[in-house]
Amino acid sequence: MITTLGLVAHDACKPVLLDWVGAHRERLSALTLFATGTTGRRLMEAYPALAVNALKSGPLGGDQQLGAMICEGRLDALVFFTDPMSPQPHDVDVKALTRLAVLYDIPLALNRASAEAVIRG
Ligand SMILES: O=C(CO)COP(=O)(O)O
Repeated sequence: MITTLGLVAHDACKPVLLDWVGAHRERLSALTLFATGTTGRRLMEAYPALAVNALKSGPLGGDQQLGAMICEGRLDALVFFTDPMSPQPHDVDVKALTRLAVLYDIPLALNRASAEAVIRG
């Protein structure tokens, strides 16, 4: 059962994540939400009623903070809309985060279609 969810999007994908969260905000409001810094701030601006715990910005360690939560069994699932078209300066952090999600076998949604499957599941 998913009670704690991580939300992350690269800049080009933030509009898609905002839209997805908006479409599911009632369901998501029942979960404890963690997000990397800029993603979290954008979500809270768009949906002030939604409680989002914003960590550091991804390139400044936020991805690693989420990875640590996964290792510690404190994150049940991760929605991470990665940008397949742009290189990321912190690509090693991105890879480390997705690797830990795979290693610890938590649901990992890298695009909207898979996020739909996670939220419906
Ligand atoms: O870069 C990110 C994930 O790798 C996202 O970080 P922000 O939410 O701070 O933009």
